[in-house]
Amino acid sequence: MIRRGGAGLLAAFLVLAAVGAFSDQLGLPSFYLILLGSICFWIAQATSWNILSGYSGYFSFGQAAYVGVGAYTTAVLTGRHGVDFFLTVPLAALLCGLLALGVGAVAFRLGSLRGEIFALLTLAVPFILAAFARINASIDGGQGNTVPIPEAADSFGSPQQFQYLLALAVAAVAVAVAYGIQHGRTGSALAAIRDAEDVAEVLGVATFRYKMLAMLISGVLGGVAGSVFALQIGFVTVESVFNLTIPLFVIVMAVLGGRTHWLGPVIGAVLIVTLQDRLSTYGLDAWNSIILGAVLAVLVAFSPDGLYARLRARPLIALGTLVVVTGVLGVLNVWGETLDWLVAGMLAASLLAIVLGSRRTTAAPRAEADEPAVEDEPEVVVSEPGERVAVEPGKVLIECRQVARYFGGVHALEDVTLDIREGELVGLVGPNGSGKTTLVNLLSGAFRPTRGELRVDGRDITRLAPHQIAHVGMARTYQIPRPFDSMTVRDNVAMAIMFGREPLPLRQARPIAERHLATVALDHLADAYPASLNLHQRQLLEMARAIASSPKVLLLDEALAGLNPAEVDNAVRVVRRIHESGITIVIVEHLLRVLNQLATRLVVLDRGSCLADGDPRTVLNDPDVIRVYLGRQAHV
Ligand SMILES: Nc1ncnc2c1ncn2[C@@H]1O[C@H](COP(=O)(O)OP(=O)(O)OP(=O)(O)O)[C@@H](O)[C@H]1O
Repeated sequence: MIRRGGAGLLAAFLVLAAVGAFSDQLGLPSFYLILLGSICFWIAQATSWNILSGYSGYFSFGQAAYVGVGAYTTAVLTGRHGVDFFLTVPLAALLCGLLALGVGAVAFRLGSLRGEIFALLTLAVPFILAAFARINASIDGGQGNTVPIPEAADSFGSPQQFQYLLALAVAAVAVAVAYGIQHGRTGSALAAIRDAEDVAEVLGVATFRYKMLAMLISGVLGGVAGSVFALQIGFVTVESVFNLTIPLFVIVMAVLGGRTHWLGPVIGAVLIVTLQDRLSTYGLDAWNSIILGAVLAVLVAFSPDGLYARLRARPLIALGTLVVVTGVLGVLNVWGETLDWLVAGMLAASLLAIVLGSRRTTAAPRAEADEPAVEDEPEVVVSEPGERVAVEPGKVLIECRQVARYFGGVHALEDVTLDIREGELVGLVGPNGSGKTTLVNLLSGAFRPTRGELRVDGRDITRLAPHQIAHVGMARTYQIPRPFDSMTVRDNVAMAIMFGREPLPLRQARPIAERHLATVALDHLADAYPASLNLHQRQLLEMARAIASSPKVLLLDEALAGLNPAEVDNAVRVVRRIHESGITIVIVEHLLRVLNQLATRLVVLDRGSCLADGDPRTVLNDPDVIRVYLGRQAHV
């Protein structure tokens, strides 16, 4: 079934293709075709950038590398070696795809680079390639390359028509790909990576694979658009295609339009290119950079989400402003021409949208500040889809064998040997710095042990990535809740189902997510965004998300920290309910009252080693435990 956005995209493409094909009959000056072709080029580039940087949050400054490699592949092969243009396009795609994978492998595998380091790495790539092209006479050698018009262009009315239709086709493919990604599993994975990458990994998202996929798609689209760009400009020089204003432009376009939506770069490219064109027409080229910089500054300050969200919140006002301003200027006809009026209309609509703001956060149902979340006992839903598989009672689920973890000279864990059996609810206690969180991090794969072996349900997880450990059946929560902020409460939980042990598409995952939310009594907030939840509700959301992945073992890392007594009681009921449903639980907690109520067994860590292990009453009365950790409280 084709969605409304997809149908609109197809219709827009057909109309624009018809405009190009029948431009003579429509009396459209070739200048308009060149402008439309330029818009299409920038749409393709901004979309290519957005698939990596907007969707996954990895900010790249290397877009010029794809433009340059794509353009030079076509320019050198067609201009110097007489290769057919259409053969050079897939080659440009291949080279840029390989380049993207190479950069991705360095950034994500060798270095796990993020933030500004990733940006700097990507910035270095076009620098190196530009210098290489400049000194290499077989590529450029400072001469530049003329790109001949291919013979196929003769079957179109004019070279401009041919170039425009090609650029339109590439832009349409790029936007369609971005649309498909956003509405599919890859889009959800990339959004989760953008919001909280390590949480996504722990929930089962193979983050490296998805980042590489985004890199590859971005590179291929950028390269193909670069190849067609060579034809559009006709003469390729290092300055024209490896220009460092290219990444600046695509960033401004995507940020202006909105980085999290496929339409964002399209909106941004249309606005920026037409605005630039008008400035050039009036001899104001020098103002280009000033205006671009100012737009970026205003956006960062007032509309970081971009125009799409703003326009979507008030589509009629935006459309009305566009029509009225354009119409009034046209009727008055005291200044400019049609394009000027249209650009003025678009600018007015955009400004108004920014001033009026977006309603997204206020539209979400607000969480009530200290509402106790669980009143009655909802049905427990922990093993959807399907029923929990019955396993032999009491079998060992977690095996830690002489596990050690060092951070430089700090021995966070030393020779910890521990078995946790199915059905247990183990309280993990110990003074600050005794290694509790480190053990949780080792079991969930955030860290690897320095020494020793970890097994879950018989499977050695010592060398597994966190998403693989999640698929073995391990889930965890964080002491400080870490929801995916750009997703609703419902979709936060649905993510765990989509990438869990029994993956489902988003549409099927959502209703199941609601049932998990009911388990923790958060179903009334399914449409809210995490920002509107209080701490207790965020902790409950963490639990709902964790159980949604159908785990065998749930690690709760201080899930009750910072809660008031009523909230703690409520959370205890939820934890007990989850446990009763058949999930083995390891809970790190400082509150002995809670562990007395909940735990079937206590494990005490002290300076990285196991000090005591047994039933709560015996452990709490152990003189060693009292001495190192509990003091007088143990007698309470
Ligand atoms: N990423 C890290 N880098 C360096 N040292 C670390 C790291 N993580 C933990 N440590 C050190 O390892 C030791 C154990 O820390 P850990 O957080 O596991 O203790 P904890 O028992 O969970 O403490 P708390 O109850 O305060 O959360 C501490 O000395 C801590 O400083």
